[in-house]
Amino acid sequence: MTPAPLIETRNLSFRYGSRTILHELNLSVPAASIYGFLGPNGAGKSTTLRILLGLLATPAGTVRLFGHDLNQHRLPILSQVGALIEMPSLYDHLSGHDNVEATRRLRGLAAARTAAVLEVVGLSADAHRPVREYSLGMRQRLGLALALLPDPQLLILDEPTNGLDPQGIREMRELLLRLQQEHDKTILLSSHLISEIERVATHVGVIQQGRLVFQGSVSALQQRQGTQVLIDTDDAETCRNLLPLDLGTASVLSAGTLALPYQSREQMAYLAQQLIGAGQPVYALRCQQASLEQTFLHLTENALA
Ligand SMILES: Nc1ncnc2c1ncn2[C@@H]1O[C@H](COP(=O)(O)OP(=O)(O)OP(=O)(O)O)[C@@H](O)[C@H]1O
Repeated sequence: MTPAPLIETRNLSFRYGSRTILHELNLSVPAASIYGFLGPNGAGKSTTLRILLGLLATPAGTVRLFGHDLNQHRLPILSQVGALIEMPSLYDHLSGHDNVEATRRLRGLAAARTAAVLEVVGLSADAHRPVREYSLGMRQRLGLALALLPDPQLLILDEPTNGLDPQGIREMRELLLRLQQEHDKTILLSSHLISEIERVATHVGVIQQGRLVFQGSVSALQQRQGTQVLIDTDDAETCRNLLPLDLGTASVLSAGTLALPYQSREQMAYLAQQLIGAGQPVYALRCQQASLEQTFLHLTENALA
């Protein structure tokens, strides 16, 4: 039997005033997964995460965490969830250690937790430096240490790599993998960049204008787009407008490269014929497996149409 998802929403909708922000979302986050919740800015990621954390008023639809209805079992559920949803609020003049210690005492947790969470997030060596000397990546990891204090089963992180440099992104990625693999955490994290999560996520949900346009494993996302035909030409935008629609939806990859879903050899011959017939040069016509990035862009562009 497949274990119940750790997070499950059914027909989750949400409005701000008369504006519908979320449209009947059916999210399913498997236990022990790293679920990348992806979508362009304004798609509704933060709103969804806030609902899952009980921070926004009861929406339409149901939200179940650990198999229980969030509205009916709010406190026991939320005691099992650690979150990082904005820049963590830290005392800059205190050390990393003292920041964690202050929160630990406030929550009445065991003294050993402070050193334990600093170790997990890789800040033991810098624990006694004042936080004002920390890089953005270190601050994010300290925020994560605070979220880990009660040893929650589930972590909900809103754009944890936003604004980080490549090293900060790599450190956060390694930390998330460790948390999942060595500490058995389930992690739901949002991002607007697939490149930031493709190497950590086991599962992906793609949201566009409040609608879930894809949900499944990373490999299912990879396979979704399948093979593409790439055309090298002078002006990809002009070529796109010239192509008949029955050849499939073309996307402009760069000023001189156009991509279309591969259909058949005949499609490729027809493509070349159409473009050359319209006076456009065709420097190369090749097939390749679509990248995750292209699949993601294609999904969100199509949903906009
Ligand atoms: N307090 C609010 N009142 C009215 N509309 C809001 C409010 N907060 C967010 N919105 C709108 O809801 C939509 C979804 O916002 P949300 O922050 O959930 O998106 P997001 O996917 O997290 O994007 P971003 O990465 O830009 O934060 C946006 O159109 C936003 O303008």
